[in-house]
Amino acid sequence: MKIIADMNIAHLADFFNEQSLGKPVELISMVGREINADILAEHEPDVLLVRSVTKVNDDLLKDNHSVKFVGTATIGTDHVDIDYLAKHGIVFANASGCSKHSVAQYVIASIAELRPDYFFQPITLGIVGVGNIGTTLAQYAVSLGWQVLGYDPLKPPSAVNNSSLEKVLSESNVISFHVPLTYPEHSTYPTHHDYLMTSKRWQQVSDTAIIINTARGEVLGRDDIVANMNAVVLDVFEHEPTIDAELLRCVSIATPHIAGYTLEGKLRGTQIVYNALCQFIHVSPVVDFHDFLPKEMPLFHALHNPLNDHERQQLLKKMPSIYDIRADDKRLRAVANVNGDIEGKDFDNLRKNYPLRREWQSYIMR
Ligand SMILES: NC(=O)C1=CN([C@@H]2O[C@H](COP(=O)(O)OP(=O)(O)OC[C@H]3O[C@@H](n4cnc5c(N)ncnc54)[C@H](O)[C@@H]3O)[C@@H](O)[C@H]2O)C=CC1
Ligand SMILES: O=C(O)C(=O)[C@H](O)COP(=O)(O)O
Repeated sequence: MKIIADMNIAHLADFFNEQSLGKPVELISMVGREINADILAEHEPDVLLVRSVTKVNDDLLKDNHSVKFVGTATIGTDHVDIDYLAKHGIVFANASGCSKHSVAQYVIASIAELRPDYFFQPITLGIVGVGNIGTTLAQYAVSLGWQVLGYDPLKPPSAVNNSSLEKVLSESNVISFHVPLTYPEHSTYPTHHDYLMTSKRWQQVSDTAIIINTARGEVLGRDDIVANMNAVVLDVFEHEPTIDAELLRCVSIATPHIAGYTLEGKLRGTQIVYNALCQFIHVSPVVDFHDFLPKEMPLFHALHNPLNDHERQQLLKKMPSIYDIRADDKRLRAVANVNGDIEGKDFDNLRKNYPLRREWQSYIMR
């Protein structure tokens, strides 16, 4: 079996080898942005494994007849033309939910950095998109004693999917976006900023609200962010991987699309795609990502619900050693060029060499 894969997929060779797949494997790993139609023509792989930077569409696949399985070790699928794959009988898998804790924790860390006082107040957290990440974030928020206003028109009403968009925008102290990037061709509720968070909708947001976007850059318009007064946290950018100087200046915390980059988040991504490939080729999975985690750190200790005051203090105090989000922001700003812009190669380089952090459930009560 010949596999072409993005070299940034965690533990690639540990998951995709002869022993783990029960047949001879040729694994060709390369830079995700360099996987193109010529590469496919040269190698004729059976399997294509990508992350979010490889566009998997008609341009890539129209002259190819070898690829039978495409896996993306990411949650987001906006880089993949899923309809095209289905139409051409190519099996597809994404890594749904793999980094839901990592992203939710990034959001909590960013609030702790900007407004530590919010850890001791019954603030309102607005969540746009109450799927895997939104729901996980809502659980953390409830643990912190916060009120949650969630908006998700594609899900039935629930304790967290409990609000109109207008109410989320006008009544929240913090608004966090957790929607997929969609356009009218694919969704009745498209999320590109021309449709969901339009310039008009920004006017409903209080100037004091913090806006957080870890979803996709195009969900918030670059010009709206610059034109409004809000404190904004961005892990994703409209013109990613480049960021212009003016936008960077307007953003309170800026990070290079690493909200999901924990060891656990990345390994779970690989595991889910590996399991899907095993299912496709009818072999039982034999690799378990837990084998690659440092043994002394247990995962998923339950948060007390709600945290008591001492636990909140502890969490806040330990936050910089658990996840120092400001350090990520500084590393990004440090690579700005003479004009103050971040160039794509530097953005990508920070991601490639990101010092993987740990999910922090296990740290909290220590
Ligand atoms: N920055 C990062 O490192 C990461 C970013 N992501 C992004 O986060 C997104 C969300 O991830 P999950 O929560 O795991 O996905 P999910 O699919 O579990 O949840 C997304 C939710 O958004 C809702 N939704 C869709 N259109 C909407 C609209 N117009 N208004 C409100 N809600 C809407 C859906 O009904 C769904 O419940 C991914 O699609 C991906 O783009 C995911 C992982 C890491
Ligand atoms: O899972 C997603 O969706 C993401 O946004 C990924 O964490 C992005 O990581 P890369 O695929 O770009 O490495």
